[in-house]
Amino acid sequence: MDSSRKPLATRSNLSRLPLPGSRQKRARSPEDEVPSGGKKSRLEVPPPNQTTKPARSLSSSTLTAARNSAAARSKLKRTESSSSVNKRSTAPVTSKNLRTTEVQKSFNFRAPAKPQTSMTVRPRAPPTSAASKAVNQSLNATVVSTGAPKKRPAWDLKGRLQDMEAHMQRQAKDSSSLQGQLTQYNDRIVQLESQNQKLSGDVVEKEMASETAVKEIQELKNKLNAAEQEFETTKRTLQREIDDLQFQKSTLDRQKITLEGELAASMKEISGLKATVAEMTSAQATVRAELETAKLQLDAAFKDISNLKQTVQDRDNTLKIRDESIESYQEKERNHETERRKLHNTIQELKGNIRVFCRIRPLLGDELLGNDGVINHMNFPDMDGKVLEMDKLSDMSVNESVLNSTKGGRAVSKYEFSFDRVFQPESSQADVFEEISQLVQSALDGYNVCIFAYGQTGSGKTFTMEGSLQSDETLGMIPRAVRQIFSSALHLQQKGWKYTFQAAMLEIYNETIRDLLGKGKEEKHEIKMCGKGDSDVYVSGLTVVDVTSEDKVLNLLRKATENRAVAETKCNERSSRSHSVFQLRLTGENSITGESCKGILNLVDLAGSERVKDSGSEGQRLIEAQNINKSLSNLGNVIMALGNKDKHVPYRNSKLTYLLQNSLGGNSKTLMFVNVSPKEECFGESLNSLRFATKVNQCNIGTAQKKK
Ligand SMILES: Nc1ncnc2c1ncn2[C@@H]1O[C@H](COP(=O)(O)OP(=O)(O)OP(=O)(O)O)[C@@H](O)[C@H]1O
Repeated sequence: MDSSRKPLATRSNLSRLPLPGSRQKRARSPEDEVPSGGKKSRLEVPPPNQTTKPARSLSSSTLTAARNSAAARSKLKRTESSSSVNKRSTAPVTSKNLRTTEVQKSFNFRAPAKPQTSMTVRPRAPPTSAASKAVNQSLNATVVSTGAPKKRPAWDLKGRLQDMEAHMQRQAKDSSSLQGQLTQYNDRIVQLESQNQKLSGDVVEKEMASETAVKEIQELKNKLNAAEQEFETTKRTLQREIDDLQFQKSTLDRQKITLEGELAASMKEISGLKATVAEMTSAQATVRAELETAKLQLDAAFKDISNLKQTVQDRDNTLKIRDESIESYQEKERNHETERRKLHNTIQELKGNIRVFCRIRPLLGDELLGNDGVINHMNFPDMDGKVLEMDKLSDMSVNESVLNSTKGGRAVSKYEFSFDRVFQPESSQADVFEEISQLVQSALDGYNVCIFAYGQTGSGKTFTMEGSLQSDETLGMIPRAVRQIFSSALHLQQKGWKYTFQAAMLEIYNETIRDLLGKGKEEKHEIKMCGKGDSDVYVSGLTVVDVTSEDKVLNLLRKATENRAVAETKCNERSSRSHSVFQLRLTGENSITGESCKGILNLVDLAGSERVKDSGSEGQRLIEAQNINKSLSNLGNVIMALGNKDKHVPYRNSKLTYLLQNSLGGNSKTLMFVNVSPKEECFGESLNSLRFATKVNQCNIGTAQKKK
């Protein structure tokens, strides 16, 4: 048997037929269905028991088969149409294909004879026409396929009929066989239709799913488009952001470089700071330790403070007791002060109410050239500084008590004068003031004090009384007295004393009073008496200034000096020709003791005492001389009268004594400086001054009375 032949389909073979959708496509290739013209194809030969049937039995069975085949085909057609949806599917074998294959297989006529022989069949037309057509084809096929019997001649009708009957018989046999197969096919078709329906449902579902999927795809496409647009937008945005970021990056890179530089510097600084911090930490630790120590000390101090508080309390009590004691002592001191004043006054009385100090000025300038700057005619023999010895060569006509001696072979006349104090040329202003300070103090105690300087011109009166205001050392008695008064007044405040001071300055020139603190306006001033029993003296129209400090008084002194200088330009040597008087009135009250006092301090720079020869003087100089002589001699007369206890004291004979009447006499304390020039040629004038001073010094002008 030829291996290329295949048996007809059996049930088992059918079951192996490819199902719709199976990939056994080759079973229905066009080559199988429609053999190409001229080509030979192998014909499937049925098994030997089914091979041939006589052509006579063809009629009914073949028709039935044909009908069934047609029904199957129409059914298949429907199935095809219902399955057309699957046409797009490429892989599975369709039912039409299946049917065609099956029908073709069913209706293929096979050569009954010599089945083992391979036959070449001509191509057949598809089984789509009627049964007759099929018969014809079958016949043709038989004729062709049998091949073996040669074509009977046309005349051999009998033979041909026999062939046909034989063929029909075979066909009948085949028909019954086909009937069974057809049933199987129908079952199979039903089964397939069922599957087809199921598949159709699946297809519908899948179509729906597909539509849904399409919709979803469309939606997804839309979304995709939207997403793409969004993506584009986002991309552009991101691109811009990237650009921005790149710009920022480049900026940041630059900043980074800068910052790295700064960082390096900062690191350096930080390292420095770290070192500093380390130092400070160390210092802090030290400070902490110190604080701890301090805290301990503080605690100890608090304890001490509490102890001290107790101590303070105790001391407060003690102080209270002491305060009481102090109050008591102060009371005693006040009493002592009062007592001191009494004693002071007593001492002053014992010393004499009028005292005389002699002061010799040093040689100055050219005066130092002669005698090598040595004062030969003056000696200071005693240790107490109270005696002045004047030496006069014998050829000089002096009639005073003379201690005869010789000096350089020449007879020397010695004149000795004793005073309360003799100040040698080298004595300072401070030395002099020390001796008069007690007297100045008396003014604060309520006494009238009069200190005047007497002497010839150029002997040092102004220097002694005013001094030079340029330096502290050269300050004279007036500024020093003022300083002491203000200082003492301040000190006495603690003892309840409160003082007020009034200052005035005037000059008496040619018996005319001139206000040295005035505004320069010439005004006539008269000396008048006032107060209880006309006990007080005052000058009409005189400028009186309330002074509260030393400086203010010094300013007044400067002003007075200026006023004198202006006047001096009008009259040469006027200062030498006039008496100048500085007057300070002191008023004190003690709020504790109720005491009060009033004192006047008169500091007088007298006119030059040199005697002008009446015969040689004339005019203004004569008038000056006469007035000076008059006032100075009247001063001497007053002092003498006081000393003689005369009932009448000629105060009013001169302006000077009239002005000083309350400061000369029983109610006052008087001190006279007799200033002496060291010049030898002034010997005579010096003697006159010393004689006048001696007279004054010998006077006892009575007991000073404290003014109340
Ligand atoms: N103790 C002294 N030390 C130094 N210089 C003195 C002293 N005394 C006086 N003088 C100086 O001698 C000169 C004359 O003195 P001052 O003017 O005081 O004399 P005076 O007696 O006031 O004369 P006048 O009557 O003309 O005013 C001045 O230059 C003065 O400075």
